[in-house]
Amino acid sequence: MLEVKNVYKYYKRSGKGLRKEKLNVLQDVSFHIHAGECVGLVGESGSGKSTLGRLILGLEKADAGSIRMEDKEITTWIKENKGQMSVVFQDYTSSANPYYKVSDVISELLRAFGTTGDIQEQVESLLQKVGLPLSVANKYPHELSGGQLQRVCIARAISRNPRFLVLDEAISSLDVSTQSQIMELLFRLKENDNMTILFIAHDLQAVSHLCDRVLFMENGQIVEQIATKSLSAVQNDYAKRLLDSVISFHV
Ligand SMILES: Nc1ncnc2c1ncn2[C@@H]1O[C@H](COP(=O)(O)OP(=O)(O)OP(=O)(O)O)[C@@H](O)[C@H]1O
Repeated sequence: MLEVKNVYKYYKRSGKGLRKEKLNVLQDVSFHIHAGECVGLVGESGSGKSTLGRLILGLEKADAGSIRMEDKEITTWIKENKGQMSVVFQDYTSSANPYYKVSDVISELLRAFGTTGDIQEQVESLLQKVGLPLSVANKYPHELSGGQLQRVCIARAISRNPRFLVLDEAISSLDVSTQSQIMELLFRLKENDNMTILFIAHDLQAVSHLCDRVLFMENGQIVEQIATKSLSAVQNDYAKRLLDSVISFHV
């Protein structure tokens, strides 16, 4: 479904004096994601995960290489498949308009894309799907807990039944028990709705719970790709270190 091939991305940042330095954020990144697959992208902070996510979402352009979805250049695919790709970011507080009621937040995309049918009914069914009581529909974002608000953001992201969902650190700001509830929700979406998911996270344990395959990113490069069930057989030293840190933490 998604094919990322030899992608490079750099930014310019202030160097010594007035000179700008080139910061190579992504270097020769290649991988694919099959339809219905859930792929985790893990790596230390600053390794380039979110940058790659933004390129896939068409929010920024790669400096070299290609990103194609169903054999079309990604921005063309996004234009031709409006609402079929969706994203949930880490920062749920700034993702929801504070002046909107929850029902308006959830129905934002439905209204923007001129969805027909009873919007109220669709909001209720989305609330049910993400495990929230119907009573939250009339509340404002600040009246909800972090976990509830992230569910609202997920409900909005899935409102148009996207085929491809990017979750960028979507559970990182939540406490452990809320994280596991959201993980269960994502697991259900993956199993029942057959969504194709790119799950960007620090948390290798969450990734191994949800994803079929894991990509390890170090300094802008994919250093290892492996099926989750074979995680213990990773070869790359960086991937081993990330894996060891999880195992030793939980021993
Ligand atoms: N718009 C930008 N301009 C300049 N540098 C940037 C920009 N966006 C990201 N960077 C730099 O690119 C590098 C990779 O950042 P990115 O956010 O993609 O990493 P990450 O792996 O997602 O990190 P984290 O897990 O902390 O979110 C970092 O050094 C960051 O400072």
